[in-house]
Amino acid sequence: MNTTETVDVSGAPVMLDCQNVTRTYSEGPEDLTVLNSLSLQVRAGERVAIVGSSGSGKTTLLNLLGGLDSPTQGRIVIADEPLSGLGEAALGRFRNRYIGFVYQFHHLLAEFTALENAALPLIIRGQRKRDAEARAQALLDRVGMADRAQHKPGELSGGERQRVAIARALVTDPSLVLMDEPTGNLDQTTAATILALMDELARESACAFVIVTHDPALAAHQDRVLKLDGGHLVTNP
Ligand SMILES: Nc1ncnc2c1ncn2[C@@H]1O[C@H](COP(=O)(O)OP(=O)(O)OP(=O)(O)O)[C@@H](O)[C@H]1O
Repeated sequence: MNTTETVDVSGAPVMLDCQNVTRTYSEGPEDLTVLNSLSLQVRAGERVAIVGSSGSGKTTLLNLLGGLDSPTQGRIVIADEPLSGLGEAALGRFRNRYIGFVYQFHHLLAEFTALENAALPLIIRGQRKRDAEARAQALLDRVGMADRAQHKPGELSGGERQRVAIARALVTDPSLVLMDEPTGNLDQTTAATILALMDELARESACAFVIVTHDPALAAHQDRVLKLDGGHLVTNP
């Protein structure tokens, strides 16, 4: 697990630029400022782990970075596009084109096969089914799921489902991949396989990874570890 090759990304373009982002929830009896003027830059090919105690705002941050929620203040720019400038429909298209999501519980569609699930972002984008599935099959091959492509999520193990979710996240060749506990609920061997796969993918592609995790081993495996504490990101010692 400690064999990460450090890639020098210092000259790589900034894929994610988050400037002075504040998120205050105003729904309750008192305002709750979860993120307080937080800034973060992630370059192409760089993998950043975000750790922090329960309730520190990790999911809130991931939702903002994915354009699923808007900051109360501040600015988020992904691949040179400020998210605040996009309307609802344009934001949907932007997410589909530039961002890959891997959630802890996969969110695969139960009635679709692994191949159809992995191809879905390309189908949504309007690509022909044949082309979309050819690309999805290549990604499934990459994650070691070639011979499980015709199975539905209910017929797959947790680790296999997670690998399908990773294939689906990468099928569009995104600029930014957001992961929420990508190895959560997986046994050590499967988690190690997924880590090795992420290493390869980060080396090969120019995409930036932001990985939220409670797992110290997974965090230590990334290029940088930042801790969310008191609404700010601090470098984890
Ligand atoms: N929609 C909301 N309205 C009001 N408060 C919210 C909302 N969503 C989250 N919160 C609060 O914001 C804080 C941060 O929540 P968040 O889910 O981002 O934390 P987290 O770090 O992801 O936690 P965990 O590790 O337990 O998943 C919590 O105190 C939570 O109760």
